[in-house]
Amino acid sequence: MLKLEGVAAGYGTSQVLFGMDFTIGQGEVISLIGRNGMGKTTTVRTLMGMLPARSGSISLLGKPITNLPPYRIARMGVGLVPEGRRAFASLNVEENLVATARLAGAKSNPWTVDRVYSLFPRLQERRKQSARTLSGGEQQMLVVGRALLTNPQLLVLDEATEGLAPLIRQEIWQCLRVLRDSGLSILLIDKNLAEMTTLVQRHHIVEKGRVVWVGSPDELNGDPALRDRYLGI
Ligand SMILES: Nc1ncnc2c1ncn2[C@@H]1O[C@H](COP(=O)(O)OP(=O)(O)OP(=O)(O)O)[C@@H](O)[C@H]1O
Repeated sequence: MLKLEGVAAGYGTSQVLFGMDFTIGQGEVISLIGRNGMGKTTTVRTLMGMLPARSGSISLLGKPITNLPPYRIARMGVGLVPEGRRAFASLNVEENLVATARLAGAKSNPWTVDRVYSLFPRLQERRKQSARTLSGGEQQMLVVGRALLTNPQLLVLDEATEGLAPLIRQEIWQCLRVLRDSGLSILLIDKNLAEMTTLVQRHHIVEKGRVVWVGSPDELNGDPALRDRYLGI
């Protein structure tokens, strides 16, 4: 589904990624975890075409996407829920959803606004409300719904639950489980390891711009020294 090989990238003279390598199989949910500033968001920006890869290669469903413009990568099937909630504040809920909706060719059971409402009933209740009046959790549901309406093959969530109350986080996790069970591939960047345990197949620890450890949530849970060394917990 997605493959990064030896990807290097950075900002100006500062290099941040030093050979990022990982793959996501069809229908898999994987994570990038690690301390702040290790290059997780930079990896997302590079794979989305928002930051140039200086070397290495990225492919999606077997096709090279390295350094394609972001709109083409999005159209090829990558839906992004970026860091920081970015709903269109001046639009209401339904307008936000309709703004990015795109019918997915021959895909069976494509995402529609109604299907998003059945995943997030609160959004339906608030459909005429302007996005700026929503709670943080509702805004995040809106941004996830918007990404789904691009009918992605791969959903990328960068700190989607950051700053949300535990109960709302649980709701988002539950929705991600539903999406996983529907066969969607998901790349998660998050800090809530305990909550990711039943969602993620493989964790990837990122340290100084590369993946230094890959393993299952159980392996990570059973290795306090590893968590202490790379995650500081
Ligand atoms: N726009 C930018 N210009 C210059 N340097 C940047 C920029 N964005 C990020 N960096 C630097 O790149 C490094 C990696 O940042 P990145 O955001 O990828 O880390 P991260 O692992 O996602 O951590 P966090 O959880 O803090 O977002 C950091 O040292 C950061 O200061």
